[in-house]
This record gives sequence, C-alpha cells and structure tokens, in this order.
Amino acid sequence: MNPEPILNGLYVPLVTPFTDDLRLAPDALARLADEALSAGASGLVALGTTAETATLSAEERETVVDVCSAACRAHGAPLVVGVGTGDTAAAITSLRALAARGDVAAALVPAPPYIRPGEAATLAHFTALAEHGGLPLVVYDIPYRSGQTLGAGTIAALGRLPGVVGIKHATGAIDATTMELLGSPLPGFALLGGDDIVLSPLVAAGAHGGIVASANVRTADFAEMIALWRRGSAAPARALGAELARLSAALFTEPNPTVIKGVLHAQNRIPSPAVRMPLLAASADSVRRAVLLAGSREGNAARQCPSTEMTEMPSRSATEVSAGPSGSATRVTA
Ligand SMILES: O=C(O)C1=N[C@H](C(=O)O)C[C@H](O)C1
Repeated sequence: MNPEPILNGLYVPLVTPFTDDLRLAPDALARLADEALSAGASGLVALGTTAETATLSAEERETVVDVCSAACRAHGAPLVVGVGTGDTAAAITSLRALAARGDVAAALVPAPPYIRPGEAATLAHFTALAEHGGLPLVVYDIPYRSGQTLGAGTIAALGRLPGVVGIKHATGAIDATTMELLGSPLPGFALLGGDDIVLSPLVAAGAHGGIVASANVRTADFAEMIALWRRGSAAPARALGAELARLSAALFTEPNPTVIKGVLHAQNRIPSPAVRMPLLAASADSVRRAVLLAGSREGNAARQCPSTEMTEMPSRSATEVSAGPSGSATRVTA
C-alpha cells in the first residue's frame, strides 16, 4: 500500500491584504490565516500567485511568511511557500533561505516561468532544486502561466525524485495526463488540484486535495467538499462541489485575486479591495455577483463573518463595493 502523502486536504493560498494606499496590512493577513485554519484548511500557502507576490518587496515577502508561519504554528498546520523564478541558482538560494527558517513544510515551485526550457530541462531544474534546495517541493504545473507543458512521463519522473512531495495540477483540464497520474499513484506523492472550477471532479477521481484561491472565501465548504469525496460520500460532495464551482466561476471572471479581494472587503475581512498594478481592481458588477454566491450555505456566513477586531470597518453591502482603476478603493453605490 502506498504511504499517504505528507500534504493532503485543503491548502489556502492567501491573498495579501493591502490598505487603500497599497501598504501591506499584516493584521488583516493574520486574521485571514487564522480564519482559514479555524475553518478546516489543512494548511496555508504563502506567496502564491494569489498573494500578488510579484509586487511584494523582499521585506514584505518576509513579513507575509512570518505572519502565515505564526498562524500555522498556532494551529499545528503545515506552511507551504511559493518560490517562482526562471533562474535555477536563484531558486536554490531562495529555497535554502526558507529551509533555514525551520518552519516551512514545502515550497510550491512552478516550471521556470516564461523560459519554456523543455521537459528534459524542467526535470533537470527540479532535480537540482530537490538535491540542493533543502526543502520538500510541490511542483506547480500551470502551463498557462509558465508556458511549459509537462507530460505524464515527466511528471512521474518528477514524482519519483526524492524530495518532491506533490504536484499542484493546474493545466486547465482533467484530461488523459490527469487520468494517467491518478491511475498510477506514486508513494508519498500528492496530486493537488489547482484549477478551482474543476476541483470537485478532480478529487472525485482521486486527487488528494487542492490549493485553490477560491477557498479564501467559503473555506469551510471547500474543506468539507474535499473531505466528503475522500470518504466516499458522493451525493453531498457532488452537490456542494457544483455550488462551489459556481462561486469559483464568479471569482475568476476577472484576473485572480481581484474579485476575491473585492468579496473579502465586502465581507469586512480585509481593509481594502486594493490590488497593486499591473492588476486593476475588479469591477463592482463582478464583485457583486460573487458576493451573492459567497455566503449562501447555512453557517457559512457565521464562520466567515468579520471578527470582533474588525468592527472598526463599516460593513458593506454587495452593491456598495468596487475599486478604482489604479487599485485604490472607490465606493460606488448602486
Ligand atoms: O496562488 C495560488 O496558489 C493560485 N493561483 C492560481 C492562479 O492565480 O492562477 C489560482 C489557484 O486557485 C491558486
């Protein structure tokens, strides 16, 4: 029997909350981290795409990891940290620095973005990271962002590397490669869904869990949907999965994480919907549609409602929230 992977269940790639004038809001991040883990997430992902990592300074990145690490420590949960660079040597340096902290369970690493080095070179890249980085790796397979596709043979070779503990499968499809991977599970190697809308069918087909940005919203329901499939409760899992897929579709009508931030702001969970350029804040319409799906399950609203420390922020209705084109917050009243 295959040993269970060290990562399974729901991992929430947290947004990075900003103030209206685009400063990091670490207290709001700490609350989001605690809420996600209290709501049933298995662990957190810091510095994912969802965190607008490309726009964060080195100091801000360290603060984000520190804040997420404190929450994970308090909950006894694993912390995964994103490391993305097209430079193998620089990636090894970043991995070693993270490993030296002693509080990071694994790094989430995409194929070298933009360079398209080919499958053999991508395998060599990950082999070097696994040998010299000093941290367990989750391969982030996201060809629409990296530009590099990976076939089932390459992924299996990656999965056999000591130190590679899983893959975040975000190829935009459940296809022949997906089914080949699910049909030949590797010992200790997790297949985690990374395409929000098809997370439910992927877990139904045998994936170990997921890393999905939509779980910043309705965390408890995403965790429950995964748990239902994993214990074979197909009917409720299917119904909840369909409901969450509608939410994910609404959250991804504009570039991630703009709509998610709009929803979290509308729920009073972050101080501003602001995003940093080159992203532009989501339109009021997109946010309004997503807000309507963000709290529809009984109990969800209570779990996701603002904590008492957030009461200084006035609550907003779905029709009040939007943001200006530069990412600064602008209220519109419909
Ligand atoms: O940051 C992440 O992890 C995720 N990013 C994806 C993206 O923005 O492409 C979406 C996925 O849900 C998680």
